[in-house]
Amino acid sequence: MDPAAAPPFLRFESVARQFGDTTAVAGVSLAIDADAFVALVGASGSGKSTLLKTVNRLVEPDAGRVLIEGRDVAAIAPAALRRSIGYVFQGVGLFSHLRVAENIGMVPRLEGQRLTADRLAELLALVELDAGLATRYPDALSGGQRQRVGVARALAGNPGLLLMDEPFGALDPITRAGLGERVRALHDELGLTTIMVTHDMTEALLLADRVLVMDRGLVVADETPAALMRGAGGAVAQALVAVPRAQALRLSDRLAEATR
Ligand SMILES: Nc1ncnc2c1ncn2[C@@H]1O[C@H](COP(=O)(O)OP(=O)(O)OP(=O)(O)O)[C@@H](O)[C@H]1O
Repeated sequence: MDPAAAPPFLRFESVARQFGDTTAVAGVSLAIDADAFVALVGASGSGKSTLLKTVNRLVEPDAGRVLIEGRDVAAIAPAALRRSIGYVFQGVGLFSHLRVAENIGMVPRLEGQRLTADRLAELLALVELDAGLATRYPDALSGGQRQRVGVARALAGNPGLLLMDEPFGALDPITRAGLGERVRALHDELGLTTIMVTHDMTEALLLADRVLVMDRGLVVADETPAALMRGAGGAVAQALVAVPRAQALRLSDRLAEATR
């Protein structure tokens, strides 16, 4: 490697984590460039969430390290690290006793800053939420609206890195597709680096630039969506691609029939 080259935006170096007898992550090394949108897919229990959480230190590795712009996250205080990284997860974790505006303002408040009305309006607009919802409590929102508030909250601190753990898992398909596209557009508009854990290979193929497939704690495929569609990545990856591929072919046949 050219010693003068800048380090990759994010680097995992032989990251491993055990829980009792379970090996959740078995030694993962990879580099992620700034501006990449990476999907992390794989069967339940393959280690996706554990690997993601080593980035913001919700999980500490037993071995290896995670570097952001060359800096070991273990050397950054967890609270400061988490304020600098957007994190969205299934179920959102909004505070039910706080209004939408206060929930979104949590991160700036931890920094000793107030969320201005202009910034609140901007964040709500980014996630395409009506400004009138700002004074509502989370219980008075739909699941999709709550998830949008979660995204707005994750973006409130102006993070460069956005971590998403099954962010759309509990949503109906139409809301899910719409929010996925919005997040991809936000990623591009704001110049984010995004890592999204998802069970859904279709979502990964449609939204990401790069798809990492995990199996039993290891990354077993690292491919672009186009390469996966062409058959790359090995057996585990192709087993995950088989379902959306077959559906796409059937749908295109149906479309051809319908328009014949
Ligand atoms: N805090 C924990 N304590 C004990 N075991 C854990 C803990 N967190 C994860 N594990 C175990 O580690 C393995 C990997 O879990 P992880 O949540 O990373 O997988 P995943 O691929 O994200 O799964 P899912 O898609 O179901 O969320 C699983 O066997 C899980 O039970």
